[in-house]
Amino acid sequence: MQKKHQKVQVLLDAIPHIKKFYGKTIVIKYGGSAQTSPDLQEKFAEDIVLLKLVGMNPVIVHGGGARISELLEKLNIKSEFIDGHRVTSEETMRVVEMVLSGDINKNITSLLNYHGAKAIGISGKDSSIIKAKPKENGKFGYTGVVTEVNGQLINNLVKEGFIPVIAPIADSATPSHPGFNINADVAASKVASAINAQKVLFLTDIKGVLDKDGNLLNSLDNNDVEKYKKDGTIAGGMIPKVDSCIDAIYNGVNKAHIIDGRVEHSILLELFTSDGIGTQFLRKNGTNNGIDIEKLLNEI
Ligand SMILES: Nc1ncnc2c1ncn2[C@@H]1O[C@H](COP(=O)(O)OP(=O)(O)O)[C@@H](O)[C@H]1O
Ligand SMILES: CC(=O)N[C@@H](CCC(=O)OP(=O)(O)O)C(=O)O
Repeated sequence: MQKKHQKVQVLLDAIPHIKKFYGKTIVIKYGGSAQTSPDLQEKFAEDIVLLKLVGMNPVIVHGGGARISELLEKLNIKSEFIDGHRVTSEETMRVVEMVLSGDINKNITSLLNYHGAKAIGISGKDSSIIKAKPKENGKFGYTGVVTEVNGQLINNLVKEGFIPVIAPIADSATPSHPGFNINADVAASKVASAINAQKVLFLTDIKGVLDKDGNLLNSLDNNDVEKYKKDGTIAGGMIPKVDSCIDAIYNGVNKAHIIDGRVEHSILLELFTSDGIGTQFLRKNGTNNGIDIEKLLNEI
């Protein structure tokens, strides 16, 4: 009897959170490092289907960097990264597209469908949903910067009840061009801004952003991010992630969080519990008479 009451209590506790996010769009960046085991993948799919069933609109943007590097190594092609962004030669681009748009995108899509969703797997090339141009005048090869996202098309899919699953490959709008490789964090942030998502969640393989002593930093603003990047606390693959969080919250997204994708049901823990988990990103404090208005607004 006690156990049954506990179960009911869990559902009751979730009501305010469900109300808050009902009808809202949540972009989830599903990093390669959070896709490691079949068990975790199942839990991820269950979370996404639950969000949809309680009236939220999840949109998935996935990564797969580790799988790309693994295949490149087998093919004896060197992986090179600058500040967390891959440098993409033409042959690397072909591998990137094969792994992201082919393998990973279709696996996530069919897993979600197996769990009862209406998921649709696409890449930024489909109907040119994501357009890009070369990053830093071609210094990164076929790695691109996003110039445009067709938010209306994504919203139309959502309105039709679909869960879009988007691979971070962009169209170049040039015939016989292989397209652009976009860091998945950047793609998630740009998609979230284009559809004015309520939240963007980045699932990764660490608790959140850590300080030099390995302690979790619960919340960061843009000044903190700049300071920690400068002193080397934030490095490698965490750089595009924090930059993408800041970019999102200054461009139409209410909140951004980096959470631990290794924790089972981390999405539900973040959305349906009062404390949340991981690192949240806040717009720079607009303090007034000691009252932090921006912070209060961010907490709503
Ligand atoms: N300050 C930091 N806090 C947490 N992780 C950091 C930090 N600086 C660098 N990292 C690294 O960033 C990694 C996450 O980036 P990445 O491997 O690209 O993940 P994903 O595949 O999810 O995009 C962490 O596993 C960690 O090694
Ligand atoms: C330009 C760039 O860095 N592209 C990434 C795209 C995949 C990705 O970002 O995957 P994760 O989210 O798992 O790291 C790459 O080629 O690895």
